[in-house]
Amino acid sequence: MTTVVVEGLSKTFRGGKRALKNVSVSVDRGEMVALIGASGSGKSTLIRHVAGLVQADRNDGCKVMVGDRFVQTGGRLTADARDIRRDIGVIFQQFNLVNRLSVLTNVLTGVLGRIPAIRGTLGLFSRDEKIVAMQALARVGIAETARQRASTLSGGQQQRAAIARAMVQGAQIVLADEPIASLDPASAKRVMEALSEINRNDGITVIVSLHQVEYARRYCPRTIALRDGEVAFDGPSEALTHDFLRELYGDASEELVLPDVPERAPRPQIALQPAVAFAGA
Ligand SMILES: Nc1ncnc2c1ncn2[C@@H]1O[C@H](COP(=O)(O)OP(=O)(O)OP(=O)(O)O)[C@@H](O)[C@H]1O
Repeated sequence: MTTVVVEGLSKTFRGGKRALKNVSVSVDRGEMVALIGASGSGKSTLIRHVAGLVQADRNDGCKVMVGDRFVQTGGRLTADARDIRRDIGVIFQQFNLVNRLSVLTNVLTGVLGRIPAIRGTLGLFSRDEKIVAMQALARVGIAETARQRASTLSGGQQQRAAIARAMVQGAQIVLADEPIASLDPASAKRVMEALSEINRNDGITVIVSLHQVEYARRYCPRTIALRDGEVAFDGPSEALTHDFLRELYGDASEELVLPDVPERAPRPQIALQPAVAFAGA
């Protein structure tokens, strides 16, 4: 079953920058998909459209669906968008948590969309909700930090707390926008493992934008690559080759390419072309 459908999505920012050009992709429920591309290729913009945080260019053919509901159509957010956002956990590169609150309270904010506003405002979380939040923290390996202020966590721990919050939220889909961009390799690995774990064990669909191609290959069976606002590749991550990545990243490619990426692999099954086939469309 398809979880995310994007069709004919174009985005032109004020000032005339065309960040996305007629992008169409779809992601099936339970997939873990990497979104890669050079800086400025449109990864964040695409994620923000799926999350309903940005409106596309006005165009009747444009639609963004999550589950079986429209987040936006024709460049306008739908009345459902707000409701749909409850099913989406969004994790950014940083600033995911409220620094002055405890880690546990941050994780508990995941339930805010589902409890009476007054309880949320007063921070009156039930014992069961706290247990669920503690279990989520344990699953991402940072239960011992529950009482600490969020500001005292390392970057990687903060990202894992944000993943725990998405779990408590009951998110069906997690959109992670460069969650490991500023982390050391050990922390990055733990964050990717936490995302992978909720994907495998809870069936949560994960779309994660990454600068580090090696993590896409290691954790995500499928990769979508953007180049200058267009889909340049959509296929198995193992089909990514040095040649393609060099072309995709230009001058920055040497830092990004994994040593174990084949110099010249068999041609990807779906790939390296402006018009791309979409799995599950
Ligand atoms: N609010 C905005 N106003 C104007 N231009 C924007 C805005 N947001 C993004 N852009 C431009 O749109 C293009 C795509 O940006 P986006 O952030 O989606 O790229 P990205 O692939 O996520 O890049 P990075 O990897 O550096 O985060 C860039 O040229 C960027 O400068």
